[in-house]
Amino acid sequence: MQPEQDLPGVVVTGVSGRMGQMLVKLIGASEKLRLVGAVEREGTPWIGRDLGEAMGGAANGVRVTDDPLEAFAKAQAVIDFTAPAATVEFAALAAQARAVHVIGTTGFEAGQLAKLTAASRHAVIVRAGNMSLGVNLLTRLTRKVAEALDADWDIEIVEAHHRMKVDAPSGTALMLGQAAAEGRGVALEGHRDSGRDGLTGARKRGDIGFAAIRGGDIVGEHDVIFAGEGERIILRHVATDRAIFARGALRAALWGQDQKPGEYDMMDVLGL
Ligand SMILES: NC(=O)c1ccc[n+]([C@@H]2O[C@H](COP(=O)([O-])OP(=O)(O)OC[C@H]3O[C@@H](n4cnc5c(N)ncnc54)[C@H](O)[C@@H]3O)[C@@H](O)[C@H]2O)c1
Ligand SMILES: O=C(O)C1=N[C@H](C(=O)O)CCC1
Repeated sequence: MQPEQDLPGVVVTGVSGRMGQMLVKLIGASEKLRLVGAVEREGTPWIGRDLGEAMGGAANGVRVTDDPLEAFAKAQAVIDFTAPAATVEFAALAAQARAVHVIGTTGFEAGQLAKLTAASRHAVIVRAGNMSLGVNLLTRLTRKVAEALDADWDIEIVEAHHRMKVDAPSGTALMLGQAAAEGRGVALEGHRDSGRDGLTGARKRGDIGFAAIRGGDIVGEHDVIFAGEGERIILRHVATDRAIFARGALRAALWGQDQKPGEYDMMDVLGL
């Protein structure tokens, strides 16, 4: 086992969030990574507090800061599940610090994605709308099934998440839609149909549909439906514990230590 001070140091951003707290717990139990910093939004109640105490346990010596530049300077990896604008800012700072930037944040616009690509010229970025092994396997399966079927089979992606989720379709649904489009040999942008409401007219052949359910504490559920004449194939993933996403992110932070600058995803990390 490596002495603790030699393990790659990780900074968690959005540390008081649902994913931030899950990441801190898993890093605390890890023998391969150590927590060296915790970042939150300016003005939030945890700033300046000991992180362990803020989480309701014993002090762990990591003070929560709203200064990402200072925190990233000590890090070999930044694990970031926050919000699109924050992640774009963190990407430039992580690249400056030459830290691997693991991005779980979803809901980016095209211009924001271009800025992440620019940052990846100088540092390793691993980004995925879903970091779990199960969803990444489902993505592969979706592509394979879409390859095998023609446009007589309508593809619909139905996702369900907790009431606090702010973006739709989910990052996972978009990953699955992208895989379905690739399997069919088309661009998702020309075939995406989300948010049906009112007198929509009949379904357009070849479209890939998206529907979003929001409620309660649902961790994340995704169905990819291939609806044909007289039969239906449904590929499904159900998440019951956010630890699946955090485990993937830790794996990506370690994997990224040996990579050249560039943009990667969980398929690269998992070798799928
Ligand atoms: N890729 C995946 O596997 C995966 C899994 C779960 C969630 N997510 C995504 O991760 C993101 C966060 O999800 P969550 O459920 O933890 O949300 P959350 O709202 O519980 O947590 C987000 C945290 O980020 C903080 N934050 C926002 N702006 C910040 C800034 N400028 N600086 C520092 N901190 C900032 C917020 O204060 C909050 O504490 C969402 O985009 C969600 O879709 C991705
Ligand atoms: O809770 C969330 O928010 C989740 N976001 C990701 C997405 O948008 O797909 C992954 C699942 C949980």
